[in-house]
Amino acid sequence: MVKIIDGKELAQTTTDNLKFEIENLKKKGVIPALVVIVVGEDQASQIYVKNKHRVAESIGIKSIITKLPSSTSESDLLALISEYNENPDVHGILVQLPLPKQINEKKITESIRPEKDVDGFHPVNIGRLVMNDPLAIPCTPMGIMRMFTAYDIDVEGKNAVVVGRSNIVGKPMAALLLNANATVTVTHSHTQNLSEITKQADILVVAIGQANFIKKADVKQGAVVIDVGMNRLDSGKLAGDVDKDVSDVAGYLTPVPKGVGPMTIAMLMEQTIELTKRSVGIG
Ligand SMILES: Nc1nc(=O)c2c([nH]1)NC[C@@H]1CN(c3ccc(C(=O)N[C@@H](CCC(=O)O)C(=O)O)cc3)C=[N+]21
Repeated sequence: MVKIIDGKELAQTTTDNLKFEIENLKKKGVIPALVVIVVGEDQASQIYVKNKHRVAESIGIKSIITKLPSSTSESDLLALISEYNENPDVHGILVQLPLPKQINEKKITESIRPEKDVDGFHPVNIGRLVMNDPLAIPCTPMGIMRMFTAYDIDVEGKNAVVVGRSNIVGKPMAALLLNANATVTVTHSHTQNLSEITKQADILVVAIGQANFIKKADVKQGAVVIDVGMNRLDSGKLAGDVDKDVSDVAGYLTPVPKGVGPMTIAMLMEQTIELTKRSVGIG
């Protein structure tokens, strides 16, 4: 029988445990603060931002949401980020992606100080991760690694296959798995015989944004299958990148919703605390 990895529960325990650290920081006069900048009215972004705000406030992180109109210019956004970069009371800065097309995402990502880059998207942070000397790590792959630990899933020496090569999930996921001594294969839209490769995976991480793309015929018996997909169907329901029939063969499976999503938020909180501690010279 497949074991379902309960991301929601694990996220809850993770954030609960942060409360003590936050109390300790507050005793020292430090209030961890996270700034989230949202440009425009993207529906999915609004939901995510609301969830994140609720979790932050519930554990005592100061959450500052700055909403800007979709017509905001790149230079105005850069000026705002620069202000938060300089503000010592702000420990983490996240600019919600995607951005409107008049704004260059690369330029924005590179403008956030690496020490405040809670998303771990800055080239310095990606570079440090690849060199196995991380500062801030992208939250989704970090949350997935945390799931492995929590469920006693050993990564060392395993065949890990990552489907998808985005800068925010696939590539950092591959780096983390490699740092944990897995044998890593990254596949993508140009990969030939994809199913032959995924069937070799002891650990399969799927992050492509296509509903129900991976089927049970693509999965080895007993494999750990991590579904990063969040596809909104016409029905309004949320579907992952992994078909439900995979539960017939997988050893472990993450659900959508209540799988990877809540862990992303939990890691965002944890990283905010880590960056806060670092900024005041603790830990
Ligand atoms: N700079 C930046 N950093 C991000 O981390 C980032 C971003 N931009 N842009 C958008 C995506 C999306 N994202 C989600 C994280 C958690 C849930 C989540 O908690 N989902 C719940 C609820 C889903 C639902 O019911 O809608 C779940 O999966 O159970 C959703 C979406 C972070 N993103």
